[in-house]
Amino acid sequence: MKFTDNLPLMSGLPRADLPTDESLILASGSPRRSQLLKAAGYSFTVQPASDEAECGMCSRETAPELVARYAYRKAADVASKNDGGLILAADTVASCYGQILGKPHDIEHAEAMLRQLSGRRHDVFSGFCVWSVSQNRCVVEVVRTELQMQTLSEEMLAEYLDSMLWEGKAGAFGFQDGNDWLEVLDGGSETNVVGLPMERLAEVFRDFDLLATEIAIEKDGPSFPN
Ligand SMILES: Cc1cn([C@H]2C[C@H](O)[C@@H](COP(=O)(O)OP(=O)(O)OP(=O)(O)O)O2)c(=O)[nH]c1=O
Repeated sequence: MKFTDNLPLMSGLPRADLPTDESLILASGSPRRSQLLKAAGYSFTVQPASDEAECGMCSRETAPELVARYAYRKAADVASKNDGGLILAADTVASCYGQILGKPHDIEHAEAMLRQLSGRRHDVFSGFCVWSVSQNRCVVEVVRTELQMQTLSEEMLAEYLDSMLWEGKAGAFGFQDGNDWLEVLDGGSETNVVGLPMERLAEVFRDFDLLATEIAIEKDGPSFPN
């Protein structure tokens, strides 16, 4: 099998008008998130959050809690550096039997994750945060997509690890990298697996006024909404 990092479904992605007259800033260095936004027709600039925004894992935290918190922290980091702007940040992890799988540190870590996911149902959670700097209000949401990975043969596993396409991808796999090794179950969002749930994002842009909550700024910066 040939593996290539090609995003599927690049046409017909939903797009909504932005909820404020601020320019859209993507607070993410993920090439997939940029590709998805571009494909949907959004104009935006890219300002990745600093690495410190993605730290401080809490052992009791669930996958949805973690991605919500990281998305918020990434948005807060970029918001603190801009006088205006509609900031969009996100975070994606895989989760299998309660274990959270983030980006692999090295090839051994990637192999261990792929062996864990092989032949199993699992979830991918993407949290995203839309933050209006001028209104000092934001929305944080999490979307779950359930997946089934086929049982990977030793050849497939070796070939994928060799391709290095697992680098920088949660769970050490790219939904977009293979033809049929992953199946999205129950009509879940494919763009959510790749890092940004485009369908829900358009709804949040549309309903921002109803959904957004005030950002509480404390001494040490914005506190995470419960
Ligand atoms: C599960 C899965 C994840 N991914 C990617 C999306 C994200 O880029 C990455 C998860 O890491 P994230 O920490 O969510 O994002 P990032 O480090 O790439 O970028 P930033 O923190 O600046 O926003 O995994 C895929 O490309 N395909 C997949 O199938």
